[in-house]
Amino acid sequence: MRAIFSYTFPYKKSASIALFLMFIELLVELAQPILMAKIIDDGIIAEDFNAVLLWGGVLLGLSLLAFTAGVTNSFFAADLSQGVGYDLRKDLFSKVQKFSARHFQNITTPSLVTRITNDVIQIQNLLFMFVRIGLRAPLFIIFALIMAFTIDVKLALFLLGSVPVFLLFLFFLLTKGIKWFKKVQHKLDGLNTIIRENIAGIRLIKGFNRKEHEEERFHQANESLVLHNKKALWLMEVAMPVVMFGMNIVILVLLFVGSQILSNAGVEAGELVAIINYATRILFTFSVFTFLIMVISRGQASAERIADVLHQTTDEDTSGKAKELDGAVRFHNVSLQRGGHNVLKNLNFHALPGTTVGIIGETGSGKTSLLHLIPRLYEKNAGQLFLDGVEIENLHVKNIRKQISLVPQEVHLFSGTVRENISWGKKGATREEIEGAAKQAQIHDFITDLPNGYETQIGQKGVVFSGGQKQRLSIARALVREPRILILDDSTSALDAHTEKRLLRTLDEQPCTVFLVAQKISSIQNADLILILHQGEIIAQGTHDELLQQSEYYAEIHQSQQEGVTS
Ligand SMILES: Nc1ncnc2c1ncn2[C@@H]1O[C@H](COP(=O)(O)OP(=O)(O)OP(=O)(O)O)[C@@H](O)[C@H]1O
Repeated sequence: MRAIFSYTFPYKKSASIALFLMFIELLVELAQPILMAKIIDDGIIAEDFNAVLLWGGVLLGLSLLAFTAGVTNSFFAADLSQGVGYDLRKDLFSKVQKFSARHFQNITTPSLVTRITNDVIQIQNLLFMFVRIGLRAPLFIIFALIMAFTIDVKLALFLLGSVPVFLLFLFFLLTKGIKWFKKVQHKLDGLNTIIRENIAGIRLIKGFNRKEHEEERFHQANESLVLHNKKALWLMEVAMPVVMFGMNIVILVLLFVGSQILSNAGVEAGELVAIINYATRILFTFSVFTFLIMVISRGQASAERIADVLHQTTDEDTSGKAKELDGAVRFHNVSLQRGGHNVLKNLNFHALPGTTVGIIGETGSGKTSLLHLIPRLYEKNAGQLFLDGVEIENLHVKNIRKQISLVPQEVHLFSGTVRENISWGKKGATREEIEGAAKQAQIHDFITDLPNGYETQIGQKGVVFSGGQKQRLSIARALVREPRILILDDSTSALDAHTEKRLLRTLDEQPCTVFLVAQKISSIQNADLILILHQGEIIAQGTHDELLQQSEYYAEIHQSQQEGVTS
């Protein structure tokens, strides 16, 4: 909660005004029983109509003042809570942008979405309620007790005695509430995961006729969320009648004791009414507390989940040397572990600037993992990785990523136009640069044939691209940056042989080091260096001709693929 509290600092003006206004409301609330006592004792009992008018007028005026203060307080409370919400979302979003694979293993994507949206809303509610009534409730109890003591010590002592019992009960509610609402937020994550998976895989679900299965999965997650929510709310709902019951007992005792004192001529009737009034209000404040406890428990649970994201250390935080790369990449005994498994073991190779490195290997052999080490999307566990002879840890992450273009295995296009999608690779790219990159990626002709050319909208509201078209568009996006290192993770798999050949020829002319993962040997046979990966190890490396001579494994794949072509 402390981390979240610091977010209120920029809004301290709004918070102070809101608290000041809340204080006015509190003072009026405290004065009301005294004024009522005046009306009864000095007005009604003394039969002085002018006193009734005077104190009644004061009561009305103060009530109007409290009303105005309340309305204005809401305005500033909203400014504070909305402002903090905006800043939290901004910082959470920016933090997530710096996340690497290990972070997404700790906190899942749907959970991150819930934290940036729903959890922030819980904090906003908490802050709003805090400056509206949160502080007013405990202050009212303290001041009302003081006022009660000024009226009659004996009766006030009865009232004071009941306070710790209520406080203990509220503390119990708070600890239970935090626990339960954390579970509720966790269940919300689970539901979001299923919704996300279903929307993304809707075609697969239809194709496999798994609609009922998915509906059942959703139903179970939905039911579990409702159940946990009900449990948490039930705890709060039970609290209210318990507090009301306790409150009525205390009032009964006060009335009984008060009537005894009154009959013994200890206090005036107005004073007894005033003290009962304070008691009723104090105890009513306790029932408000049960509602506040719900908001606080939820807010505390959400604050912990938000702080968990904000406190993650990211590699972007580390400093390092900025360097203009030539594109030399050297792996020296590099190993990588993922989920406790050795995914890459003792990799050694050297790629010279401007050369092409082809990578081949069966599925799961570690090709993607190797590629992700170069822009530091994964962090190696052992060995050394050099870019232009400098250990990667000594280079500035952001700076080197600017010079590396990665086309991932799963192509991702953003909503927007074709032009926007290509220029996404380079801020402020000119028309010539965008079209030049599209030509190199062999997609320019296809784009110009579209009704709106480069201004064509992509996605649900526009043209839906085929797998091969998407791959070429994302290669254009990578090329527009004029990278020093270009990484293509199986990015030509959906292209026809003719287009792939033309694309590979263009890539060969690029003045950068190219890493090219492929399934077909024909896609990489012209590479300057070919790496064969098998179960996380480089089992052979060299040029196509060298490997044909030296690696039985390579020769076998070559042979089988040749047969596939000729048969
Ligand atoms: N987050 C992870 N946690 C644990 N193991 C992982 C994780 N990601 C990948 N792996 C494992 O690492 C190994 C290498 O995966 P990688 O994606 O690098 O292989 P690949 O050669 O690119 O496979 P493909 O050709 O199918 O894309 C696999 O055995 C995979 O199960």
